[in-house]
Amino acid sequence: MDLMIHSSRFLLPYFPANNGPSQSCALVVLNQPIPRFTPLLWNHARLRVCADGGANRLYDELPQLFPDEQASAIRKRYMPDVIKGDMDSVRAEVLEFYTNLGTNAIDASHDQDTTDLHKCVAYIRDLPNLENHNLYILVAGALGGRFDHEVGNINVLCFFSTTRIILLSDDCLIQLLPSSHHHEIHIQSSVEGPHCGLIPIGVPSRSTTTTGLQWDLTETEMRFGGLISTSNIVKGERVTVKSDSDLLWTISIKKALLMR
Ligand SMILES: Nc1ncnc2c1ncn2[C@@H]1O[C@H](COP(=O)(O)OP(=O)(O)OP(=O)(O)O)[C@@H](O)[C@H]1O
Ligand SMILES: Cc1ncc(C[n+]2csc(CCO)c2C)c(N)n1
Repeated sequence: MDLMIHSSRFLLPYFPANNGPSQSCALVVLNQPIPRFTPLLWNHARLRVCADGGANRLYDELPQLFPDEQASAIRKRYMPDVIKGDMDSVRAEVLEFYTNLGTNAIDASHDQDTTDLHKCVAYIRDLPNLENHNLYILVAGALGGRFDHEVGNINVLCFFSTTRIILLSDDCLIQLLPSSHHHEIHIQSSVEGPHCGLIPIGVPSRSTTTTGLQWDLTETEMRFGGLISTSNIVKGERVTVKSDSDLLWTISIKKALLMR
């Protein structure tokens, strides 16, 4: 079985060069309080997309992260490439501001069966120019807030299970570890951990085996209503996971993380 390697290097202020294949990063900003490190993610991303009301957050909250600079200058510097969604939350003045700067606004209000995040991920995945093979999508503001939205955001991980998508809040990140691969997670201990969790999603796991955790699993069964691995702790720089079913990996983000 193939190995998939994961690393939260996008949380590091200086993205160290590696010798692996080049990766392309897209950022989606949701309609939730903007995580304090959003400027860092922004700089890593080659494409920046706001999901509907996410554009209001960018417009209203990003200037607050730069109190010494003029709000209008910050808004121009952090102009999204695309605003996509059903457009019932983005304010008219915000939409006008960004479209005047050159942002592409895509109204997908005809589809009331998928969320704005789903629409944005589908758009990014179908773009011809991003190196889709090595694409990863960072989602800012995906956790905290309304529980139906949070679950909808997690469902997007499951729907697009072959695309690397990382849900982020100020406090933690979540990503899917598909059962089609074995996983090696390189822990960036300056910015993440030690608290972590491994959670079966969709169906129980009959057998999960890990290394690198304080409470490792050894061909262990996990199911809701039985054992799931929450409040676990990463012990070193490397965690490995093998499972017969898809799992969510979550790890805490350190408060001391620099914002840009
Ligand atoms: N409270 C929240 N918690 C988590 N994610 C959220 C929350 N609010 C919005 N989002 C995310 O941001 C996206 C855009 O939000 P927006 O408010 O524009 O959506 P919406 O479709 O108008 O939501 P709704 O009509 O259900 O309130 C959503 O698709 C969702 O992914
Ligand atoms: C069974 C079912 N439940 C809820 C919705 C509502 N819904 C889900 S996604 C979405 C768009 C939000 O921007 C809306 C309105 C539906 N269509 N089908």
